[in-house]
Amino acid sequence: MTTTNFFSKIEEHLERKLPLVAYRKPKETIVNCITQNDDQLHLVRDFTESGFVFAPFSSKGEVVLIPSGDFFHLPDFDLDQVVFKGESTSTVPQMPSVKENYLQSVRKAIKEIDNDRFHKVVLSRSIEIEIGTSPIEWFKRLLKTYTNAFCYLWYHPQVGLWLGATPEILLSTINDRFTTMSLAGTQTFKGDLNPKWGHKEIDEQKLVTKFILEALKEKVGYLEEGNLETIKAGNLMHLRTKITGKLKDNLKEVLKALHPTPAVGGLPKEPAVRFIQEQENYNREFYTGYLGELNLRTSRQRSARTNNQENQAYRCITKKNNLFVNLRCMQLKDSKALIYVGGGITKNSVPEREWEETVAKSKTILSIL
Ligand SMILES: C=C(O[C@H]1C=CC=C(C(=O)O)[C@@H]1O)C(=O)O
Repeated sequence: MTTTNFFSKIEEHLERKLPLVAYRKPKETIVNCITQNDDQLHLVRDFTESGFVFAPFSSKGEVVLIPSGDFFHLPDFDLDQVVFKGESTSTVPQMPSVKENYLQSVRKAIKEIDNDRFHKVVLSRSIEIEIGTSPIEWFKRLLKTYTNAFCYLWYHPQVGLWLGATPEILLSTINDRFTTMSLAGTQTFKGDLNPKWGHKEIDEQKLVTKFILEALKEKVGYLEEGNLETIKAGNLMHLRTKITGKLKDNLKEVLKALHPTPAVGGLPKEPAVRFIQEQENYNREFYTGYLGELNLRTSRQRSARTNNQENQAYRCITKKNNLFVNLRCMQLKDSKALIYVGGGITKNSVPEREWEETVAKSKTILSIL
């Protein structure tokens, strides 16, 4: 399929108001697309379904599925075709009350942490800008700018139109082997790929790692904690620990234990999520939810030598999940973009710095508009 045909097919589908998802996995060149030919809302019941899932932040919300039926892909998207200087032309309206409200919520969160209500909470906000609609152009720009991220464009007429470029894996599996990660702690990239980290960021990320290990230890076959690394995501740097292990055929249970991790909710989970609902003056919907490939099967022809040295072919079926946390994303509503940004608050947080962190995070999306 040519690039022109691939994107025309997506455009035509959007014009007909039919569900679709187009996405590219981190460090890959293949851009995938799954389409649905009616506007039915498919929901995930027990995570044995196959397709592309879109789950909200609230663990009580419905998880939407685009079933894996109509699948096509662009094998090698040529990024040079996207003519884009990487400079934003859109501006965010500056309203002092927005900043003051955020600072007040952060101060309140620190007070609750001092009172032992929870240890960490992730506070967020949404930024609304008037931009018109060119979702396919923005998707191409995400693909060009964030080659290490999971980039997507997702649409369902009953849910909305979302785009994003997330650096965070929630759960990735190949048969019974899984990888997840603890990603937290943020600073802007200033040219050094190995910058110094403060106590606040180190402690914040440690809390996430500890939570994941605790949440999974009784539910999986074995569990291994990787090294603490610094990673670059767009103009930002984060701390990351990879965690690997073996599933026991219990995907639903594992996802329930993980989501929302303290990288997007807080710790302990319940009081932190309650505080988020009390404090944030908007509904996160699918921001800080998760999305990606669910139970996709790939089959490969392999040759095997039998006892009498005869070459025989057999098929090798692999089952994969590739689920990502929905960060650095926006929702398009009419001619408006709603950009979502947040950050982890701990006892060592400095409110002004937390605000700056959300401003820096907003640039991931703002830079492509
Ligand atoms: C909640 C967000 O980021 C999370 C993921 C990485 C680092 C984070 C932090 O440093 O606070 C957040 O936990 C967001 O980008 O909106």
